[in-house]
Amino acid sequence: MASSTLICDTEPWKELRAHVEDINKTHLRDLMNDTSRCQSMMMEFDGILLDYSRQRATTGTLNKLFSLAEAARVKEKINRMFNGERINSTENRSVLHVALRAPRDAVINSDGKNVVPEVWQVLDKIRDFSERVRSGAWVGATGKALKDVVAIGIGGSFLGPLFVHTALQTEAEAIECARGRQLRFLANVDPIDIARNITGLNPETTLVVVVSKTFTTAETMLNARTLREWISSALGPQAVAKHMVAVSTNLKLVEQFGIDPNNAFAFWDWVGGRYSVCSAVGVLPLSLQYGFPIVEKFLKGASSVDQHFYSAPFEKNVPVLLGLLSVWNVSFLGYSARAILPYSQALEKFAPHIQQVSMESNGKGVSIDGVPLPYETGEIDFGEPGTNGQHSFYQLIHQGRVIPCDFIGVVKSQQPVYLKDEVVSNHDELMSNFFAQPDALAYGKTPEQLQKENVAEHLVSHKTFSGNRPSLSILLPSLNAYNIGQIISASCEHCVKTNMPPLAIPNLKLPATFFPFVQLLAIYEHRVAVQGFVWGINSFDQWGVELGKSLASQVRKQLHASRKKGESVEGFNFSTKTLITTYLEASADVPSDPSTLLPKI
Ligand SMILES: O=P(O)(O)OC[C@H]1O[C@](O)(CO)[C@@H](O)[C@@H]1O
Repeated sequence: MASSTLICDTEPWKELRAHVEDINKTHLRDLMNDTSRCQSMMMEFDGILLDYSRQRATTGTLNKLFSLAEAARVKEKINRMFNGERINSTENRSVLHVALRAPRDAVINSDGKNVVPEVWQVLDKIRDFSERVRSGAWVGATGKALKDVVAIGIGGSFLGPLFVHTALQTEAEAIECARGRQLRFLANVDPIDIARNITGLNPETTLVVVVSKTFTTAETMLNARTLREWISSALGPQAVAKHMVAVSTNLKLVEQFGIDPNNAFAFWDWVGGRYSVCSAVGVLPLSLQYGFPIVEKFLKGASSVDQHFYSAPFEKNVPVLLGLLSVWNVSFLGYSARAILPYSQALEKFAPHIQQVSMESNGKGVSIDGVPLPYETGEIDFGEPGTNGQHSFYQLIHQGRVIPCDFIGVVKSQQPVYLKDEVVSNHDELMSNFFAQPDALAYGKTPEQLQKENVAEHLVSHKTFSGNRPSLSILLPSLNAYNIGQIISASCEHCVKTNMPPLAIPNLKLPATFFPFVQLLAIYEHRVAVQGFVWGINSFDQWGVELGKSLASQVRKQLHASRKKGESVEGFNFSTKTLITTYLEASADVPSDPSTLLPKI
């Protein structure tokens, strides 16, 4: 175990600790009165507007955070990541998800070898395969075209692709491209999830994509064997070759499973599971559903953020700013949670995806050198689309615990609705909430205000809102393919009309169109990395998920022995033994050795 300096022992950390006292003397209400401060805390990137003026921070706080980033050598760590160094030291791997979305002619090395050509080889193979399936050139065992896809995978092999699919589902161009096709995701090993996923599907017209980096994940492999049975019992075992393909880094196990290696789509150990949506993990199922050209736009969107993250100065670097502010909230202000609140139903799967990206990456107890940390890392991420969350957990956020909130809004709805007798369009109604909530949290409501409103004395304390609750707002231009030039010039016109100096727009060469929700995804990926870089941890391993897996395997053996050989439950503590015994006794009427049983739905 090495003993390198922990970030909490550095001067910038100590200065920030002392600075908390200054911040505690100021209410957000007062900070918000300082227009030039607010203006300096708004920035634009690719038509995405970021407003972090409702953070409990001053420009002085930001400067101290930049010094902290310097002490943590964040820039050097970003460079090491982009240079393909093995920064995931506990697994001896480089961390190169940025190579998955790099342009064809880019050069990104891992172990002295440019990995971009390999990436594009797989992308070209996906383009070709998905076009053949979509055009009906590739047919199933009975000669029928495959119009439905079930993607089996869990964790990083599921959440990112599900997020992108959900975001695209109601987008005009994507709707057209997906007409007549279905994409479903089977993740949970719960047989109910299998039943729900195969309901209404015909094996003759279904393609199953098994997605697993390791090809050993228990849940995924049992689900894969179950759908293999579903196909072969309906169409014969030879049908598997036409109806099942795989995405994995472990091509040997793919072949052993019975999937033709020609129908396997590779990725590499330098892609972490939770960072794999831009590999074949996401690109294959999404290309089958929407066509490769749509997915290519999505890769370009992520790539634009990678360039920005790599090259923009920290003061104008969106993931860096967001990451540093999160460190400020967690490590100095003591806020242990973060709410992710998209005001768009299309982004409903964003919080679950970021939950894995953030909590699996930064929920660590030791430094990258194995030194136990005297400070907490990571935060508890959760979220729901507004306004659903408002009618659920916002009460706690307004008057209970302080939880920094990320409000994410969209300028143009994918599905505009306007009823002629209504005051505003449906999207404006939604966005009224998006604009109102951050101020409600920041300003609150004082007893004096309530008294002026003649609120009954006994209710004043109940109706008081302390305010001073931090949030940030991210406004995306749309969730559609859009023209960046138009968006940028529109915002500049606004600056002229309102007499505001134009916001800084990074000088990047950008493709004409792509999807801003993908940029959001890449921004959060890099934000999480910045937090981990500052805390001095390894954000790219996940040893914490292992213990539960090995204990589950002991239980699995016991269930088998008890059901098949009547063995009593041994080797567990009193509580677990009692629970397992009760479960076995109460389910004894379920046949212990039935012939294959598939859902009857
Ligand atoms: O793609 P695989 O190897 O099946 O793993 C699935 C998931 O399991 C984990 O290893 C742990 O839950 C995740 O990091 C990963 O995304």
